[in-house]
Amino acid sequence: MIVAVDGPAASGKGTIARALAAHYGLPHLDTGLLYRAVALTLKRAGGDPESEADAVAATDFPATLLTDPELRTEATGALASRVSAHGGVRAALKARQQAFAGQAGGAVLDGRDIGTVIVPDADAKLYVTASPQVRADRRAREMEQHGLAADREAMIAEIVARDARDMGRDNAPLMQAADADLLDTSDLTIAEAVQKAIALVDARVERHR
Ligand SMILES: Nc1ncnc2c1ncn2[C@@H]1O[C@H](COP(=O)(O)OP(=O)(O)OP(=O)(O)O)[C@@H](O)[C@H]1O
Ligand SMILES: Nc1ccn([C@@H]2O[C@H](COP(=O)(O)O)[C@@H](O)[C@H]2O)c(=O)n1
Repeated sequence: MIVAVDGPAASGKGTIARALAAHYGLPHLDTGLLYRAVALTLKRAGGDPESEADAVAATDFPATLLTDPELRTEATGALASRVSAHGGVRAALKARQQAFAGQAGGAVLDGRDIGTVIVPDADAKLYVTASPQVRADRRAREMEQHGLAADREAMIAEIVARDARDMGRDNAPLMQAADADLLDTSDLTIAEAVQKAIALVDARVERHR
């Protein structure tokens, strides 16, 4: 079974995707990490994020980079959102994601274009969202837990700007696939969101039987 989980930043899609993978015994790929790795490689090489050639050159990163803690910073996420707008970058990362999705038994992938571009024939698709205020709050709490100061107003502005870039780009913009189930987690605890996600996937698979 292939499950596609898409949605905006800090909506909870990674948390849900990991829980679905554990529940169904499937491998999980956080595809945002790939775009973050491109961003970090480009930054360390002194490249220009607006240059498609520089960004495409940065797609040739070593697998070991995927565990670098700098991938998880807000700055890397924001830079990832700029390099991911280049069609050449998306094309370079596509085969890797599709190979992961195509492994025997299936997989759970989360990102921005999993249900629309990477695996349009996925067995189940979720579009996970939450209000910008809730997402900024979650991000701020996450930072505080890591001992970092968090400015909630700045966080909301960053989330709104990231949404606009990810939803407004020409190449594979973030959008809900026509056949994806919407899951708004604004008023849900993690346990409630996971429970709903499992129910939606089960119902979708049951309908396909
Ligand atoms: N329903 C929820 N209620 C409260 N906190 C949540 C909920 N879902 C996720 N979180 C928390 O919000 C933060 C962001 O969640 P998560 O990393 O899953 O989002 P994401 O959409 O994968 O983010 P990104 O794509 O930007 O990496 C985490 O600290 C997570 O524990
Ligand atoms: N399938 C994807 C996944 C991510 N992106 C871009 O990367 C940025 C960082 O992603 P996170 O999920 O780690 O926050 C994101 O803002 C997108 O621009 C993408 O384009 N496609």
